[in-house]
Amino acid sequence: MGSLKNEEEIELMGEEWTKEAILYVNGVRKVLPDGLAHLTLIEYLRDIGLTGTKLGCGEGGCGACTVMVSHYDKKSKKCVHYAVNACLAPLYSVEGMHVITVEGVGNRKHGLHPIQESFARAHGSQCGFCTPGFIMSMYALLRSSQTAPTEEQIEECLAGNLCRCTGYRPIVDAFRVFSKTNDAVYTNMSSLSLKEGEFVCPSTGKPCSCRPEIGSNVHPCKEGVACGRSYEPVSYSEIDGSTYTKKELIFPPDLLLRKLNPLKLSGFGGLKWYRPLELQHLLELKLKYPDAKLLVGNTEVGIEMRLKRMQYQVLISVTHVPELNVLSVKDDGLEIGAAVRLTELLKTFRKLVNERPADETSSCKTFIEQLKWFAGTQIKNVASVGGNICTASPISDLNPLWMASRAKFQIIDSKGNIRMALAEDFFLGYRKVNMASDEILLSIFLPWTRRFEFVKEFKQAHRREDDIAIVNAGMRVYLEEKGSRIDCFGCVNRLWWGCSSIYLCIEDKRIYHRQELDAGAVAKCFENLTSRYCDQRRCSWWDGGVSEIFNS
Ligand SMILES: NC(=O)c1ccc[n+]([C@@H]2O[C@H](COP(=O)([O-])OP(=O)(O)OC[C@H]3O[C@@H](n4cnc5c(N)ncnc54)[C@H](O)[C@@H]3O)[C@@H](O)[C@H]2O)c1
Ligand SMILES: O=c1[nH]c(=O)c2nc[nH]c2[nH]1
Repeated sequence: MGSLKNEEEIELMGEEWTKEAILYVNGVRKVLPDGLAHLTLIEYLRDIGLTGTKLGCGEGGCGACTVMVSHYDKKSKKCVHYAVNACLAPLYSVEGMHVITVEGVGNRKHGLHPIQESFARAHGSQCGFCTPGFIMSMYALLRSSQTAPTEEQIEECLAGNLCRCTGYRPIVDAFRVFSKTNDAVYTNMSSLSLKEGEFVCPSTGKPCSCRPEIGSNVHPCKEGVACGRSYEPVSYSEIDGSTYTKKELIFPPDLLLRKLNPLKLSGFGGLKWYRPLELQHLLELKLKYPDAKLLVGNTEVGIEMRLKRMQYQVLISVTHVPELNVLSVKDDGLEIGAAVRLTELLKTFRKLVNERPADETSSCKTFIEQLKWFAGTQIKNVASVGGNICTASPISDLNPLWMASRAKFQIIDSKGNIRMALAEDFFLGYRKVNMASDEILLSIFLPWTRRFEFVKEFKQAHRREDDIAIVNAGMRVYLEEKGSRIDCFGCVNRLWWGCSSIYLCIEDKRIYHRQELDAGAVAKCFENLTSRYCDQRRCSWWDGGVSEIFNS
């Protein structure tokens, strides 16, 4: 009976699945035993005594659990560093990577890291619960930047960190020390338009009217009076890193040389965890386990499992499958692998907007704008394009944009057959998509916009950043000689998806004659649409009917 293979052997065919998992934490090599697939990274870190990383909301919204993850990217041949929420990252998702926690950055015994020192001096910490998360977000930004970041980049990197006592001003002030400075303030006084009686205050570095008394070398600002300050301003120049005696942790050379292996691990309650490295093996697994849950960032599944108590028996992490990670610029558009992370997508869009003719990138611009409000940096660093599409959540910020942009989805079944679906035909209802259980989303094709075609986003939420939309929309205007066309897709809570039609399509509605067209006119048109949309929402949620708004 030697030729008969048991289930386990069949599963192992073709690929050398292994249970050998390792991880570096703050420069120390850790072997991860089998049986921990149910654990998140934060649970593991705190279990091994690294309690600096805090568990706040547990759903990627507050940033108290932020750590930095580094891995070697074979494509770019570089180490990449990024902030992640340890509360959502499954432990095995960081296999073969280096995790740096706040303990690995600096401490009072070995010296505070300049980021920590500046934070303390600027009074950025009160209860201290959120502090490690802020430090790690800033640390990840600095480690991943080739040049000093701009103030805008610093604020962007902190969008996923919440503080409930200090307020953000001292925190931003503390981190501004590390940003690009306007040298003119210090070197070229004449470039400052100083009013009479004003000069550059040595304490604040800004124009002010305070001056030391003649014969006194105590500057009034130092005493906290002249600039209306009630505390001694931070003397940034004192933060020169000289008290930091610890060596900055490098990327472990061991990981540079290490060959990645496909993983087959397990967890509590019989949970199976796979990390295939090839598409073929992913498809085989999907054939064997049609109900298996695919994972990329785990920012949705993690919440389902922990907060909604949903149980999955088989999890397949698809982060390392090359076909799902393509980002390929074609003549007619951009091909985006389903596992491409949103930060990566954002970078690509920014590059394309600079390089390609403006006519072609209206969709790219609108995605850039919407991604600003999508989530904090930690989430965008791990959340995938495909994960957002396949969740098919009615509040998705991006799905209305895929529809408005005429995107097409490439779907592959477990036998390798590929089909295309238009984004607008893919979403069937509340968290329902046009995909069979043996199918997965392979990639997304985003066509370039045509001349006289404009795509625009809309999102209304309780707060601007990092919040779920109450109303969202993706709109497209295409201006033609014979008559212009507006298509609008979106949702209003669940109601939108509960409607028989999930989109509004107003054909042949003339908005402007072509000869009247200019960018301002189109912008005005969008502005009208969105402001009327908001007004309607304020008067009555839905009763008026969105179609009425557009038909009026
Ligand atoms: N937690 C937050 O703060 C936050 C904020 C914004 C967005 N999000 C989430 O980001 C998610 C996207 O990122 P993610 O990568 O973390 O999702 P994920 O790993 O949690 O997967 C989400 C869903 O998509 C499915 N999926 C993923 N890739 C697939 C593929 N190629 N084919 C078929 N199904 C696939 C998964 O099985 C799962 O059902 C969105 O769903 C959204 O809800 C979370
Ligand atoms: O598209 C999305 N946008 C969001 O802000 C969000 N939050 C959770 N899940 C989300 N999905």
